[in-house]
Amino acid sequence: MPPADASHPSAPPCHVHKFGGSSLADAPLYRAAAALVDDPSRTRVVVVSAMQGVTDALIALLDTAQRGDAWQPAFDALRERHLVAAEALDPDGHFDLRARLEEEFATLRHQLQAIAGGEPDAAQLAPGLPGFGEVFSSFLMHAALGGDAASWRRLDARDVLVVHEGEMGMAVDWPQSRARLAQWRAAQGDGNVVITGFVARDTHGRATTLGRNGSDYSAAIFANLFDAAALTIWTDVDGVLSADPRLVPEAVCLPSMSYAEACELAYFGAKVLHPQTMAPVQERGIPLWIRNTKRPEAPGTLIAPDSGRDGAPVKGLSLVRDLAIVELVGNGMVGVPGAAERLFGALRGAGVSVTMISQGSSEHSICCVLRADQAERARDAAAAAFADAIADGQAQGVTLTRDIAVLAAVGDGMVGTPGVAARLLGGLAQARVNARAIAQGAGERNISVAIGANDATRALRAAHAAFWLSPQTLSVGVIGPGQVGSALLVQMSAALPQLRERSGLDLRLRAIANSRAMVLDERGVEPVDAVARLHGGAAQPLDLDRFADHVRGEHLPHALIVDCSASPRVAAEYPRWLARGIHVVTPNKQAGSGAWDHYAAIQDASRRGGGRFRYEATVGAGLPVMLTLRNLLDTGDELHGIDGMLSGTLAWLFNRFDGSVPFSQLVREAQALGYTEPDPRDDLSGLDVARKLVILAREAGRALSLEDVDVENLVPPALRDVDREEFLARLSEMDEPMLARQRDAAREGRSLRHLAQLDRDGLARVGVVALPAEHACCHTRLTDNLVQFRTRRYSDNPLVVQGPGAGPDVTAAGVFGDVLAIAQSLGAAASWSSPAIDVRAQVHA
Ligand SMILES: NC(=O)C1=CN([C@@H]2O[C@H](COP(=O)(O)OP(=O)(O)OC[C@H]3O[C@@H](n4cnc5c(N)ncnc54)[C@H](OP(=O)(O)O)[C@@H]3O)[C@@H](O)[C@H]2O)C=CC1
Ligand SMILES: N[C@@H](CC=O)C(=O)O
Repeated sequence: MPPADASHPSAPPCHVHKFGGSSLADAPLYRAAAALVDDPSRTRVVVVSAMQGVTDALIALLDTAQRGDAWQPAFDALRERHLVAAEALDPDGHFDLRARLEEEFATLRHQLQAIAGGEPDAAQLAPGLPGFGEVFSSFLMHAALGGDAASWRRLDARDVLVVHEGEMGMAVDWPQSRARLAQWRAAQGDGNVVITGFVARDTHGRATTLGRNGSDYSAAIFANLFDAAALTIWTDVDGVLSADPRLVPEAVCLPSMSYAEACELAYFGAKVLHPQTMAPVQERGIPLWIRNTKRPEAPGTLIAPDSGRDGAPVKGLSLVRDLAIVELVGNGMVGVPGAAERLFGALRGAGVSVTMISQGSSEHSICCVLRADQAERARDAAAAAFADAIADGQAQGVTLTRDIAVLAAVGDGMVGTPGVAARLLGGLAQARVNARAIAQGAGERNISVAIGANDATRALRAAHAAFWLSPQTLSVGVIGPGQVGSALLVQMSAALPQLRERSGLDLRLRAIANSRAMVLDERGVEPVDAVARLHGGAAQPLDLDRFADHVRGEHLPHALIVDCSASPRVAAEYPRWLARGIHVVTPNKQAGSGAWDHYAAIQDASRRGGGRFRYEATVGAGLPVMLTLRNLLDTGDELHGIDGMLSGTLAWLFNRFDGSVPFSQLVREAQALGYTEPDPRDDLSGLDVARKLVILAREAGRALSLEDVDVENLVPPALRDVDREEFLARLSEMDEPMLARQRDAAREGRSLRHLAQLDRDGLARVGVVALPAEHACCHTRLTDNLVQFRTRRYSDNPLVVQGPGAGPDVTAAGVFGDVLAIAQSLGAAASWSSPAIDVRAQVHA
């Protein structure tokens, strides 16, 4: 490119704005666009595309005319559409807009007639014909901006811009174009200008266009020719996104990127500017903004010489699909000069373009990734080129692997930053995506990974999560927003913002379910709204498979289900979830104390699938009972026995029960306070405590099952098999026997307490005991659990864990603690992370 033209040294630097067709669909949008450039402090140049859909309509018109079919109806519709816009923009005819458009439409009509009639030289009109839309559009925009009276002039780019066909598309004849523009400016004087995008004139003086998306290219060319201070391309998205938002809901708008990054991403299929468009602004270092006409308040993306090191190594991710791998394998190629030349010469000869190349230092094979529709041609050309070597056994042959995609990570910050490839490939590994071939040039700005086409979306999402999300981002589903579940949601709502800010823990509640319904929300459910949403229109019938699929997702690094039900049906799903890598946290005792096979399946699935299973709250609610036991055992201690009070409900009942109020009334109170199990008979029968004892025993490595526990059942036989409602209605039938028991104990100066015991030989029993007043269990309060661990180290004096052992808040805190323990174990954030770590999905306007 030649140096800048100095014909207007004194002209103030101007700002070039370009509006695409989606920003110019009708008259109101022209007005809105005009308002966006209303900055009298600067000289402005506005480059316009055609109204939305007009270029396609013109191409169709041209086709129709070339075929000799009736083109007039479509022509009339196009004319009418523009005249309607003209009427709205120039109702009083101040700008003579209608007449000017009619003049242009008359020219278009003549050209179509000539083409349809097969007139001599008519073929020369075809290349320029699709550019009429920009010509019409420039008149409309000129009027919207206030026309000549507001010192706006209109420039038809065909009068100044000269281009010719180059190897990479239309190339600008810079000296001619610069000279013509200088002439035009000398005649018109400096000021604001509206310019037709897309159109130009070829070196023979014929109207032509710059090819698809040529308006962006026009804008960049005029930014260069005007030596602009800035170029803004106004479009219908917020800017350049980190990945395709249709595939990655978490995609974020990038605040800035370098020209090189934008070019790399464009090459790999991201919807940013074509590399050809970048060249004219890059050559002069003109900052280029991508902004959204529909959300002008959004800052947009700045593409500039240096994107500014914001600490993020990767700026964007891109996918190229419909590819194949052709691989040449040959032991005899090792160290032989010219093998690569022969292969790529053959591909060139076959007209095949190579997307990615990978060769290991062993030189044993050369792997090329290329377009699927060229794959067979490429394979045959390579096989032919190496036919002799294959026949001699020096080369083993050429293989073709179809259904390939390439994922590319791009960023200037990758240069010299260790660990980028590790994070990319680690993300893919976590999503179980196999990398077929990998390429990174010494420029270090791009790492490309060839993967199976079926894995493409999963790979893109996993890679995006690896770079843009905290490694401690969890997709969370909560089942059972009852007493405990609701308390958990309240606690999450209060704690999540802080956790996110201070520790990078990003827990996203994305699914909620009760026994009948579920809500699955890609964007997340506000914890405080969760219960209400289960009763709203978005709720759907419960389906645990779909629930798990949704929570697992693919675009968030980790998934976790919190089961706050007491349901065996839900607990039965744990092995499948854990095997899929979904972590499970629960206060539900069904799994920990259920059939041994199920318990073993859970441990096995967790080991194989990587999902972690935590159930601290099943024993002692929020107390660190399991944690204490695990610590004792992990540090080499040996468990001799466990005893104490393991039921908050029964502790509370016997703390309160002195015969002054009926036992049944206290049970109802305990239920209302959220201490009891959903069916209080689970507490009164001793089953709940037996479950806890089994859970503890198993944690200590003993294969105890519920049948092995000697359990005293306080529920009268007549109430054991009735349904829950009837049991609650007949609860007072417990009063008399319980009062008699209380009086017997009191007569001996004793108090009733519910105790659990697991001894050294594995004997386990659960039941009510009358204890002397000095016994430690008689000095507890409210729902206190008291758990005594007798171990080799704590043999004379047991280690005691004591405190409230029931209630929604303390239980939810225990559950939440487990969730955080898992989140914290998922790895701290790397020293660098992408700037969008706190930004939720940004939406396409
Ligand atoms: N309360 C406490 O102090 C402690 C409780 N726990 C345990 O916490 C769990 C919850 O107790 P709590 O909150 O009191 O119980 P609740 O009865 O108040 O809540 C249970 C929740 O689970 C849901 N649910 C039941 N069955 C299913 C199913 N098949 N599928 C999906 N959801 C289901 C219920 O939905 P719906 O409303 O539709 O029935 C409800 O939302 C229990 O396992 C309990 O043992 C553990 C330690 C202490
Ligand atoms: N109902 C249970 C709740 C905790 O597991 C109890 O009372 O202990």
